[in-house]
Amino acid sequence: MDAKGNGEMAAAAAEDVERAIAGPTNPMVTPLLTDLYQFTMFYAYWKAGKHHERSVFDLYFRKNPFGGEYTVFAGLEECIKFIANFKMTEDEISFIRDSLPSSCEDGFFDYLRGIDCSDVEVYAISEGSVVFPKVPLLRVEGPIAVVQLLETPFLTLINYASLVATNAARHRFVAGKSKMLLEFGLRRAQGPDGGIGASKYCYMGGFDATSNVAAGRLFGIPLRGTHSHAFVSSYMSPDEIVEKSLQSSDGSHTCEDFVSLVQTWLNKIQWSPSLRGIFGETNQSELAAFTSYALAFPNNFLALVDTYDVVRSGIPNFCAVALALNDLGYKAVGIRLDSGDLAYLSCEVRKFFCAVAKDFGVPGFEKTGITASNDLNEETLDALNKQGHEVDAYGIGTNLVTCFAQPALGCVFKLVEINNQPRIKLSEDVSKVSIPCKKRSYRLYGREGYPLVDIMTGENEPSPKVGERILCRHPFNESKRAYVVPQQVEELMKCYWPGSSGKPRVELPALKDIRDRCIKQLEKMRPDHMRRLNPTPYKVSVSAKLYDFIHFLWLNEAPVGELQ
Ligand SMILES: Nc1ncnc2c1ncn2[C@@H]1O[C@H](COP(=O)(O)OP(=O)(O)OP(=O)(O)O)[C@@H](O)[C@H]1O
Ligand SMILES: O=P(O)(O)OC[C@H]1O[C@H](OP(=O)(O)OP(=O)(O)O)[C@H](O)[C@@H]1O
Ligand SMILES: O=C(O)c1cccnc1
Ligand SMILES: [Mg+2]
Repeated sequence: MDAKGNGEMAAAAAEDVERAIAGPTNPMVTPLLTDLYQFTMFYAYWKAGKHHERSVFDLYFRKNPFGGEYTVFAGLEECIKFIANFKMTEDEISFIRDSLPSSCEDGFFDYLRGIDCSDVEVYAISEGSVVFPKVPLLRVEGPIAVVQLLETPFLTLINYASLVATNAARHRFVAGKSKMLLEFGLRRAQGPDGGIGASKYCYMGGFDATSNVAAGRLFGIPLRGTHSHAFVSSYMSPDEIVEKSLQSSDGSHTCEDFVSLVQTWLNKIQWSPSLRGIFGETNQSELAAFTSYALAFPNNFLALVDTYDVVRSGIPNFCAVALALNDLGYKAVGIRLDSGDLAYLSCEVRKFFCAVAKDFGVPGFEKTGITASNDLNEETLDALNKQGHEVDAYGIGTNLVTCFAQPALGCVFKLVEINNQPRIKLSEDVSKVSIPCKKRSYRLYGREGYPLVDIMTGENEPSPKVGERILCRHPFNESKRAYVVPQQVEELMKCYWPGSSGKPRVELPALKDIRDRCIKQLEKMRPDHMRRLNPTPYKVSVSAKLYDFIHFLWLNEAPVGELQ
């Protein structure tokens, strides 16, 4: 019989669960992925016997990116995976020993050997939530020295993730719900981690699929792709195609010469009533490439049509192949445009498809898919919408994944309490003054179901109640305040890592569920917060009690100047 008591068994079970959390996606995310000063401060804390002091840090940003008024919170799962597996190896410890001054005592390095995050608590807003400036995304509590080591990796895991997820959400907002959004950025991303991160967080922010195969495998993101110009220009003529037979979709018969069938259709299109005179000789190497691709993927035929001339070559060639496939019971997926005026060309292409559908009696052909790519961003999507277009799907790379419009989100990690004493960081710039105390935050919803305001309170204040009026104050501007009678109250931070507190831990959701939450939350926002031009700022506030305390502490900490 096992001699362990119930408590011990529960503790062991809890430990097993914690151990079961896999490490971060990127193996470079180790305890050394931090700034040197976190280790020098650690040593100084240790030397002073202060390293155990219980601290509370808030992770938050000060301004929404891309000139917008909302941000999508992303990167939490990777943070939890990091701390769940936080342990320094002998190699890492000896590297730190070599990197610190030789005067550092041996006992410190022995101490490092024992550290982990079992005494750290992390409270966080759910990943994929819409979030706003100043409201803590994470509250991290624990021994000050260890928690400080987490500052840099947490920021590096959250800043880009949230930035690119927000960028994706903004592209989705402009493109509209019905369009297919494909992330094509791997080749242009800031290195492999940037590429993998972009694929994960663009999906979270509302993209439908990625071209990044590794991301598909790691995260189960749907994979999509077309083909490149190189594939088209690699062919010289249809004579190159040796294996010309194609079995019909239902397996009932085989077309022995698919290449000739395509040629026959090209002639028919050329002389059809609606298309006569639109094009003459099309490019034969392009026709060969399309035919060959269709033979390889009769069920997934999608052709890049802009290598030579979209209207005079790419589209007629595509239609010839698509109609030949149609004879055999296959339905072509569509085309991709990668240059030129995408609004104009997409409309011309649609007209061509409609003419084919009508002239040859192929119902549904007019709906053949049109994908557009080439340096797209929010502005070009917006311009296309204004001009009118026929694009069904967008492939977006460079501007999306590099976050070209704004390269960084300024999340920070600030001490708000130590040994139960609230701390404040002052600044000449009011927006940089930190909000002290261990806090709780709530989202208050109004009568129409929209979120009205986020409010931070002291940790022990009673929570706002549905139907009860509460005063919401701007944290720093005395004249800005409002009463709110919430119709719904949502507490924002949940316990994602209980440390030794014994609190229940919220499970990490699947990426698809985080994405669903994100899409749902974005849809729930009042439209004026979401618009691209001069959006209305969402209100972020503090309770009256917290307001008074912030200003009391501010006066206490700020030295009084002396005029001479
Ligand atoms: N209708 C449109 N309105 C606004 N912007 C557009 C429209 N169509 C395309 N664009 C954008 O205009 C830019 C055109 O790119 P660029 O001037 O390099 O020409 P291109 O079409 O790529 O030519 P090529 O590839 O043949 O050199 C791209 O950023 C594209 O997204
Ligand atoms: O334009 P982005 O938004 O970055 O999207 C990805 C681009 O990458 C591919 O070609 P690539 O740019 O490598 O070559 P190309 O410009 O000559 O087509 C593709 O054809 C897209 O144009
Ligand atoms: O599949 C595509 O069409 C693709 C993939 C990556 C970059 N550009 C295009
Ligand atoms: Mg390009």
